[in-house]
Amino acid sequence: MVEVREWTRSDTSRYFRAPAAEDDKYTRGVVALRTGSAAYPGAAVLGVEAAWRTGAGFVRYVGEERAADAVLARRPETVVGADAGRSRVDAWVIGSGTDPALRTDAESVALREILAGSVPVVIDAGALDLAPGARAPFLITPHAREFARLQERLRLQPGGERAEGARQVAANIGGTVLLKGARTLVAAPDGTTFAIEAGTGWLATAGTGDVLAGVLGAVTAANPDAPLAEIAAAGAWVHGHAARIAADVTAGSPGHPIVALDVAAALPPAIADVLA
Ligand SMILES: NC(=O)C1=CN([C@@H]2O[C@H](COP(=O)(O)OP(=O)(O)OC[C@H]3O[C@@H](n4cnc5c(N)ncnc54)[C@H](O)[C@@H]3O)[C@@H](O)[C@H]2O)[C@@H](O)CC1
Ligand SMILES: Nc1ncnc2c1ncn2[C@@H]1O[C@H](COP(=O)(O)OP(=O)(O)O)[C@@H](O)[C@H]1O
Repeated sequence: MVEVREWTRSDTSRYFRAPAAEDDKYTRGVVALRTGSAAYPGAAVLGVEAAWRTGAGFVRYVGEERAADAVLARRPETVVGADAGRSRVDAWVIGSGTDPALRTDAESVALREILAGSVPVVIDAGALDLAPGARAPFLITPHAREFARLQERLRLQPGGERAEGARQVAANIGGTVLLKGARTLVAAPDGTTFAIEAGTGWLATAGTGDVLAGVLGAVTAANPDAPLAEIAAAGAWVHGHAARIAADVTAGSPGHPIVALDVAAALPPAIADVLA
């Protein structure tokens, strides 16, 4: 039986701080996202919005024109352009809103270049197949079906206990695994395993995973020296807390439906709560 530690609000508070007088937009963390596609431009918007709302000082976006236009329409603060990789970047987010079957060779080359670098990478959805072999420090964020596909690719036995499966994959690929669900599990390659309870089923709605990827990019960029498993757990905790706030979940009420952008909008009060 795998030892799993429950991640708490006070654990989370170690990864958030209010900016001080000596901070500037760069010291607060620069997140670059290479996400979204013509098929899923919305995922790009959701990740960018979440990175800003988690407190990034600077957010860059690289992607197809349709997605880039949608990002700018929602967040003109974002710096858009293909040269993001040649500017300062503290964390990358790749793959959300993309389909590996539709990926061009040029896109695969660009993603592999990011994964061969030294900047930490959050690998989501359509880029998960590129995680094995990455040299950059990385964190993968599969849901149950994506996780089963990855186990098959790695010739590991799918099914079985989730925590054991997450640890096996983390050890096999040499990166941190965040396995999404009502109870999200985070496993580091050394076997350290955390659990984070979402606390509300209203979070199970399209696009909330894209929001999570943006949150994780911002927390990674702001905490350059922290272990990725702890960053992942802190990000997942704040994401779940934002969902509880957005859905008005209280001890006496199960709350109400929310959409992914509601979760992003509730990130600032969730972080204020963590800082209090
Ligand atoms: N607004 C947007 O642009 C959105 C874009 N999205 C993107 O859409 C692409 C495809 O993502 P999908 O997750 O739909 O595709 P997948 O092909 O990975 O999974 C969908 C299928 O898997 C099954 N499944 C089994 N367990 C599941 C689980 N725990 N969670 C989800 N599905 C499960 C579903 O029944 C469904 O048939 C990704 O690139 C994703 O980032 C989605 O995030 C939705 C919102
Ligand atoms: N039953 C549930 N209760 C609470 N949270 C859930 C539940 N199912 C999924 N989630 C959370 O919702 C999010 C869904 O992410 P994902 O499956 O990637 O969706 P999408 O691809 O549409 O963005 C994850 O953060 C996951 O942990």
